Amino acid sequence: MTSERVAVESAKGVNGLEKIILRETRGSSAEVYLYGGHVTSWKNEHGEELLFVSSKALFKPPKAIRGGIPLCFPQFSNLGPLEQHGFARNKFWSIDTDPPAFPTNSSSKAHIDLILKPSEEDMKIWPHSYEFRLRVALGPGGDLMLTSRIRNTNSDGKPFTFTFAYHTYFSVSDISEVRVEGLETHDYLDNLQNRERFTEQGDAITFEGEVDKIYLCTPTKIAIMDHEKKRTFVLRKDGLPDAVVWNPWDKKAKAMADFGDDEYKHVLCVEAAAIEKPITLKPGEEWRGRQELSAVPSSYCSGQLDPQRVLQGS
Ligand SMILES: O=P(O)(O)OC[C@H]1O[C@H](O)[C@H](O)[C@@H](O)[C@@H]1O
Repeated sequence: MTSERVAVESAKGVNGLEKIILRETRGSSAEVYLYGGHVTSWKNEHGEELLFVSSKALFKPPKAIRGGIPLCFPQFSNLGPLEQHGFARNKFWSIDTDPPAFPTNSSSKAHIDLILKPSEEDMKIWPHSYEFRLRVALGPGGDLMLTSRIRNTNSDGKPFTFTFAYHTYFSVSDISEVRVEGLETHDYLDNLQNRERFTEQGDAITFEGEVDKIYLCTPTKIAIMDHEKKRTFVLRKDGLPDAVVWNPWDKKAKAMADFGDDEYKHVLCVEAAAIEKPITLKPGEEWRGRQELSAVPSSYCSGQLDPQRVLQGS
């Protein structure tokens, strides 16, 4: 059947890197590069791009792709001895042709299973054996669902510990028109102030300058409201208590070679994460972390949208 044939397609992406294209029958789509297991595109049924990828993104190993959804594993940021954000985002992943059964009975045909296992070289850097399985799926309404399953396959009986984030770059019309709901009153570690702990005040988060915060013990649902676009992103998460909010603003943007000087105006990173309490797995144990994104039209300016309903509704 035609719809089945086009639901999942393999293609060459930028610089000949292999990518998988997912398409839902109503027109939404997503793209995943095997390099990094990295989602680089998520479009709604009107073909509008919902993720930000820098016009200066390199698509050249070993640099991670600037934008989309990099996977931070086994280390978030520089919180440990490994390279910034760990190595999963700059490894070549494989297609997992025979993934173990998924408990979530998703009816979507538009999904792909990827797997990352360490090479002998990798084990010199992080001496652990693991299987990292990633499922990327598009729901019938265009929702983008990412499920990570990480298993300790060490044969030496040793546990391992990691931190993790889905480093999602949302495309926004104008950062100064964006507000984030669901994180207010929560504690955060401010990466711009030696990771000192503060409590967020106020109704919602708005943006007037650089921000780099790790919100702790956050709710399972966060809303990112783009007033100008009249669009609300809803991020739902499971197994990921923390949420990073990052925008480099003008000075840091200029300092990044793979990021346009003015692009900070059109992006906001909100990252479902497990950072404050690292995950420890014994051999044979598996951890699961899930992030589900949807984009819904909103008319916040005309008062039609009740943010509480967005956050509390199903
Ligand atoms: O430049 P990258 O290594 O991709 O990191 C980009 C950003 O990622 C996270 O959001 C961190 O909290 C930031 O401190 C960091 O600058």
